[in-house]
Amino acid sequence: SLFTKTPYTHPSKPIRNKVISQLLVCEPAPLRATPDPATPDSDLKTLMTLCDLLNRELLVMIGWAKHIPGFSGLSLVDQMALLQSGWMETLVLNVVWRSQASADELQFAENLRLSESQSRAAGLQDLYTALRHLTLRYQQMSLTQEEMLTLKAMALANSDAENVECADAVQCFQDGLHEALQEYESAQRPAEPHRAGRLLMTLPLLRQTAHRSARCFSRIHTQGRVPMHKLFLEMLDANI
Ligand SMILES: CC(=O)c1ccc(Oc2ccc(O)c(C(C)(C)C)c2)cc1
Repeated sequence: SLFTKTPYTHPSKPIRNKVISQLLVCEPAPLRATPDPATPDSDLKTLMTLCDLLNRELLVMIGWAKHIPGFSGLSLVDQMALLQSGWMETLVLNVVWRSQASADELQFAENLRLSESQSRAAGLQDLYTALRHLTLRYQQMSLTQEEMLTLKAMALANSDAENVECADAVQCFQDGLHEALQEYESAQRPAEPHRAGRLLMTLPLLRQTAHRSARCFSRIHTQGRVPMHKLFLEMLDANI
């Protein structure tokens, strides 16, 4: 069509990689936190604002996944299985990416940053520690946006869902993303032959960070102080 959406690429770095340029185009705009103006500021309000943000992120992520090259080719059962097992890792990468510019804060949204002390006050010290550890890992590697987008799609594709119907189709989906990462890294100058492998070797830490985050949510849910959205609880149960 006349109005094909071409991704914005920095003039010096033309993206020839079809998969990565598609991921750039379908990356959703970051969401803003929407604290309830009628509720007085408190640690509980912080938690409720974060819960609301997470719930909206979940809905946006489900729409985003459909645009990942290869995802829509999977059966609906397998699409749901990957989302139920990989959603947390995908959202963790979003927050870790937004926090790359910060030395000691977590940037959950452009208008919601938490320091270590604010995290602790809200009962999120474990979450803060886990997310900051992963953030530091990627800061040390100077992760690029293209690499983050590819890792996010890989986290979903490689989420080791138990009840996958067609393992071959999921493997093919994974291979397409792996190929895109290899192609992207091979095109970088100066060449870093180990970079693609180093990025894949951060995935175990991403998996661990997602599980630490889920444990934090379960503890808060058990305390019963924070109302949690139905979709979030369903997705959380799918992981626990
Ligand atoms: C239920 C509850 O207690 C809770 C606590 C913190 C929270 O903050 C978050 C907001 C967005 C978001 O994407 C993430 C992760 C990156 C950890 C998924 C956490 C969300 C829910």
